[in-house]
Amino acid sequence: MRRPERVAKTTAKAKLAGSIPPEFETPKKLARVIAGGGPLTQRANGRDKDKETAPEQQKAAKRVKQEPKQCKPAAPAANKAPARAAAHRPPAAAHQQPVKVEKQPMPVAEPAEDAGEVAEEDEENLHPVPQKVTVGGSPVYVVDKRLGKGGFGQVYLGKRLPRRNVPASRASPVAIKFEHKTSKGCVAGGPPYEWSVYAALGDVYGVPKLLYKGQCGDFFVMIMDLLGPSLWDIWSLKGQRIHQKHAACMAVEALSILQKIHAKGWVHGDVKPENFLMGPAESDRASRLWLVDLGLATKWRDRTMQHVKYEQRPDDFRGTVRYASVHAHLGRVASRRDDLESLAYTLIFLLEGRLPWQGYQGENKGLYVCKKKMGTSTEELCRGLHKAFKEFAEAAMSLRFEDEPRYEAYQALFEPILYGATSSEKPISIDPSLKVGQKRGRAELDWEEEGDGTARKRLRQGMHSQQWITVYNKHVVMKQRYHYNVATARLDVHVRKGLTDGLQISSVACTGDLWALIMDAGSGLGSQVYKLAAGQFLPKEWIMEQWDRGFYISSVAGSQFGDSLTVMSKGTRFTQQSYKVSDIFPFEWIKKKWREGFHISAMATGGHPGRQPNAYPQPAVCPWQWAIVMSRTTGYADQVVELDFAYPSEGIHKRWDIGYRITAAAATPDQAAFALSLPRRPAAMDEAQETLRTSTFPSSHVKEKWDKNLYISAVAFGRTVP
Ligand SMILES: Nc1ncnc2c1ncn2[C@@H]1O[C@H](COP(=O)(O)OP(=O)(O)OP(=O)(O)O)[C@@H](O)[C@H]1O
Repeated sequence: MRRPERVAKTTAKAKLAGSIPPEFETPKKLARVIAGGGPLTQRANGRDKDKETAPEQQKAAKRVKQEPKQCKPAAPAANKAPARAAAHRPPAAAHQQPVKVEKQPMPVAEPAEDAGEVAEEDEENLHPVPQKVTVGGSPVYVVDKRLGKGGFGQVYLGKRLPRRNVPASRASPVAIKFEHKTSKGCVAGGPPYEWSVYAALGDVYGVPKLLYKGQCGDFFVMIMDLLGPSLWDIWSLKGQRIHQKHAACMAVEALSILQKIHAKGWVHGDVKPENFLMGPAESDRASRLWLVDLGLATKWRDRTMQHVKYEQRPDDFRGTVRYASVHAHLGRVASRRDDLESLAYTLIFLLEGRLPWQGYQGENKGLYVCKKKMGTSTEELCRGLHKAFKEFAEAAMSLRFEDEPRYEAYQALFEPILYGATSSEKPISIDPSLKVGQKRGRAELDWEEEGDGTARKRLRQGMHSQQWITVYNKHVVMKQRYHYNVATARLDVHVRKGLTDGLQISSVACTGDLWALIMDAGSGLGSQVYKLAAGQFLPKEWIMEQWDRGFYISSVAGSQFGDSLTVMSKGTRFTQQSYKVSDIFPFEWIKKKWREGFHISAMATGGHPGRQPNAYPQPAVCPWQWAIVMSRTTGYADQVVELDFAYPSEGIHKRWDIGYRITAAAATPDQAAFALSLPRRPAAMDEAQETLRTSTFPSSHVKEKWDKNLYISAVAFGRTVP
């Protein structure tokens, strides 16, 4: 089946970066990361399958939050919130280290997976809070019992110091949040980042009022409205499940609060049951809902009222793994859609008692959770629940980066649940301006239409779809030839014939253990060598030998059994090369090489010999490997990576619009990765680029593309949307 995709615009201008010195240095460490340059050879044995020839003269990036342990219901002791994150571990592995300096002062993303109660107690003993506090002209407050603790701060009940003539009972108690000056929430020893967000959002409906702030000894102190139990506490006390009417109330009110926060230009960034608090018990605000913890909030709109720019840093995760949106897992800049996806997970968690991705542990927890989120259909996620929850989840997950959520329409989905509900069935008071539950509203969402008239739902169908992804670039008329479903034994026959005909290998790919080979006369490459290495991904010694002889890796592919096909060429523009093989997409290493002036010049995926690459759900040990080849002097001024669990990705279209073009692609059954590059000289890049995804190799489509002077520039087989 053919799925035409969008053609990239042709007007983009490249922004030029400083030139990279064409030095050739000998690498110091050779742990699968090597440099170098040698002759042709290679064997293979051999039978053809398919082959076509174009007519010769044819027209041409924290914070990671701890999740409360679900097995233990909250202690019945009054005001003791459930244990939350305490210990923040330093980055465990090099690939997880935070890299770039933030544009605005914000806490740094950091992994903190298995925080424990011991660390929580340590923190309390390590930095005991003062017994009395006065900051910013506030009255003196006596610090009473602890109400809660997060990864950054500790919150205590504050009672006003009794004064002569004023009975203590008349002074309202407050909540006092202490953040030690060494806390990760404090920017360079200065006040917590959260303060600046409170300053911007202080008056917003559903956000607690900040009464006073200031420094007291080594602590930054915020004195704010005292609130009551969190939705997590309520869920725990109600037997770890809540009623649908209750959840519908929460949904409507939470949407109202998020709408108001978003209207101020902010995204909350950490929507979860622990951050929704009710008013204090037995007060007139007891049934109101509030959203606390603004420490991860970011702006979705800049000062000029423009939406912030789309960006993806695959290793920059902020939030709480259990409730984070898939976009947050993938390191995409936060936008309004992320809060809504997290709200959908929050509601489903409160109703069902758990989410399907709970229980993963270990270094790649985030990756597995994200894969599971992508692989779980909304049908499965909301089975047995009122359809409003599924429809809301679908709507949230279908939002694009800049889309304005349709809050009122989502609220209306919950109307049928609340219609006629008694006040005891609606334990959360709803924004009076909403009139929810008083009259029946629209229960169906009107979906916007795509250009082809289909509803713009981006459903997670929970099924695997693997397809051929082919990328086409405009090129002057040239001869191009492709072979696919080529058995290892037949590869050499094709390569030799192509070389005899004056063609060079320009791309390679693999599906299962059958190879695809693209050869053409337009690559500008000199002599070539290739190696088919059985059970080796990649053949390190051979690559080093060829580097010594002046060859550079020009294309690479891997089979599901860990065999690899590496093509090395002379006549490339490269002056230095490195490669890395890794179980997870090695974004940290890529960023390091970018800083050294390298760019991705080839990518491949391959199975681990002996593992079952197509097993699903996938085992704890990753069955797939990535091979990333990076080179110096590629002619690119800039490069970005788009990594997704579903292709086509919105990010690719956004990058096309500003002049980037896909220059390398690779995919596993779960993820597709694309390197998009901005040419140093705009004219050097073919102007037009198109992509196709097809369930079989697109042999007939290729000929149509050739008729339009579009030639295959990259090919991969793997994850796409169905
Ligand atoms: N205004 C308040 N009134 C009563 N309790 C509060 C208030 N604010 C916070 N709490 C309690 O303290 C806990 C920690 O607060 P908060 O989430 O602001 O801290 P944090 O260190 O930023 O946490 P996190 O690690 O989630 O970012 C909350 O979950 C809640 O139980």
